[in-house]
Amino acid sequence: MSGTSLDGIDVALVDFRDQTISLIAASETPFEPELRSQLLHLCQNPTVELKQLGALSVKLSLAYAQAVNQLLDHTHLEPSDIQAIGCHGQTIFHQPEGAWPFSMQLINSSVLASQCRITTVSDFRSMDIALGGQGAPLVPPFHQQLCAHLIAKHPSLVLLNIGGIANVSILKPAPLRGFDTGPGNVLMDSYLQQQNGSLFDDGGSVAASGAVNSRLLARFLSDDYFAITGPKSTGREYFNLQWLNQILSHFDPLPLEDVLATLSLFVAKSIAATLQALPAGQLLVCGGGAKNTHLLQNLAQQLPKWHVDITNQHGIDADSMEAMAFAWLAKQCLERNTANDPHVTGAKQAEILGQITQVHNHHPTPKTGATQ
Ligand SMILES: Nc1ncnc2c1ncn2[C@@H]1O[C@H](COP(=O)(O)OP(=O)(O)OP(=O)(O)O)[C@@H](O)[C@H]1O
Ligand SMILES: CC(=O)N[C@H]1[C@@H]2OC[C@@H](O2)[C@@H](O)[C@@H]1O[C@H](C)C(=O)O
Repeated sequence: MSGTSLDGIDVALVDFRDQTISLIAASETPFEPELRSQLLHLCQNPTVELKQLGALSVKLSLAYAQAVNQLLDHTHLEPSDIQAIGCHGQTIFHQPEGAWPFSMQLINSSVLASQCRITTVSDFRSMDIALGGQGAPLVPPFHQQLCAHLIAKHPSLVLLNIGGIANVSILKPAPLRGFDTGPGNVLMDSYLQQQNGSLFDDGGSVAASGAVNSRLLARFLSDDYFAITGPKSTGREYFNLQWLNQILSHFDPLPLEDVLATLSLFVAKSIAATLQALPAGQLLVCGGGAKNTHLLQNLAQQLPKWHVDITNQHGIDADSMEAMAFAWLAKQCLERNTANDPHVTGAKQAEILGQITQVHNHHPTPKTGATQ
């Protein structure tokens, strides 16, 4: 998995035997700075040259392959021990609505499959979009299986991923729902990078040292995206530096700390607003934003009656959740099971998701699944 934050590649080695979902090993490999800046440039300039697009998909896929092969080395496993790689690819443009809906994840699955000698499943979003869905989020049915044992314990059970974009899976009350609540870290990361070159606000300490500007906060929250009820999804194409700077241009210059403090509360409020109609229950947080202490404090304050925990407190690695989900999605594809939930994405029907790329002499045995 490599997500909208563009921070790097998460690999999870997952065992699905005996009806369980067990994380055997995981790794996080930061992108080389040059690859990261090329990917970021592509996301920000979707009219890029075809030659660059093709070359970058190969370069990225070689980085994916290296990350997988390193994890196999560490775990002393052979390609033949692995049933499949499920690889999301890098979202470079997500446009699930309009005349020509599509979501493009950069990957050259042949490069990845041939470099690893492992069957690779990719392109998980296109079928859902072809059926009128958002193509995202895809993780809710996986969250439902992974957290089945927790569902009976609470009046509400919600999983929250705070990556570049934040998304929720409402596992209880039924039916299963899920959508992107709006920006997660993307605006805080981008603004900080623009202002002082840091990649992210470690622990949320910069935001914690600032003062919230309530007029700016109200302006952020007035964006039309927050009035839409699900199914809905969003991305960097919409919530980006341009969006933020356009709003800031209507304000007198503010200290960096105050902008960060206001963005942090904005993210917390935009998430909490989507849960207000539910009975108070358990909120489980995963994704890199789970390490932002200040953001989590804001969130807990917005949801005073809820138990807000990080998934690790319930035995689920917050950093590997999305990568595990793509192992599960690959398994669903290979077993010819449907994987999207029409209640979540808005697709006309549930379907089999993903494209399979096979290599000669690789006979998948139903042992383990690896993903990135
Ligand atoms: N120690 C930390 N303190 C604060 N924030 C952190 C910390 N570590 C990671 N983050 C945030 O988490 C982000 C990465 O999160 P994650 O890897 O879950 O995102 P992603 O998977 O790329 O995004 P998405 O889920 O939208 O696809 C970083 O860009 C940063 O903003
Ligand atoms: C288009 C796209 O890449 N969407 C991502 C993004 O990152 C978080 C959020 O926005 C989520 O909707 C989705 O990823 C997860 C893995 C999903 O599909 O469930």
